[in-house]
Amino acid sequence: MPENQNLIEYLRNRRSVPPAMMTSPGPGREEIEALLALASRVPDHGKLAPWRFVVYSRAARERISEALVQLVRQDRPDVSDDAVTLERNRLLLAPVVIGVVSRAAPHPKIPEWEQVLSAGAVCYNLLLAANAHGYAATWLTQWFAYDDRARPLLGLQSGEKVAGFIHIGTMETHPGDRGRPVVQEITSWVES
Ligand SMILES: Cc1cc2nc3c(=O)[nH]c(=O)nc-3n(C[C@H](O)[C@H](O)[C@H](O)COP(=O)(O)O)c2cc1C
Repeated sequence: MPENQNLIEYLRNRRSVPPAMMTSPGPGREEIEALLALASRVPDHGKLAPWRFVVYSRAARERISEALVQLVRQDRPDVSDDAVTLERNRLLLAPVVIGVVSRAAPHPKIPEWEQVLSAGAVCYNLLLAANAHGYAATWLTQWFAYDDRARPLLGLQSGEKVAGFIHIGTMETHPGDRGRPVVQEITSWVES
């Protein structure tokens, strides 16, 4: 494979953009399908494809958000209006939100852990695919990914888990960089 300086530069500078720093447009249906085709080209031990996508339309996200707000009100009857607004907007700030769902399950040969890792690779690859198409993207889960009451709202089936919600749109504000680990501090060289 030839050296690719553009790709190196991209990897050196890539950055997630929080949904609050995004605006329209996001990708349309055809482009989303192209992004998902790119995203699904990940290492996958046993070729199980132990993951799937859920694309939430704006209308679906409005419906889900209202139901999530009801859960918040149930848990925190004295919740402030500002907090409700924040909850209501969690899935509505980005033009496009795609759920990556892990279907990892016990398998005679392929450890479940490796299936989970493959779902993580899909999430990251979807970020890269969105960037390659010129969009900003970020990988979030948020509390409702782990709330059993939210599972049916999000379209999860028994045994499935949210690997991430990938929020995609057009960058409005650049978030600047964030601290990065010092590679030397987290690397051991086993020499003999
Ligand atoms: C599995 C996973 C779940 C995440 N969930 C959240 C979240 O719920 N809320 C949040 O603020 N950040 C969350 N993040 C972190 C954001 O993706 C974060 O902004 C990102 O790590 C920025 O890094 P980058 O600029 O290198 O892409 C999550 C990250 C991962 C890997």
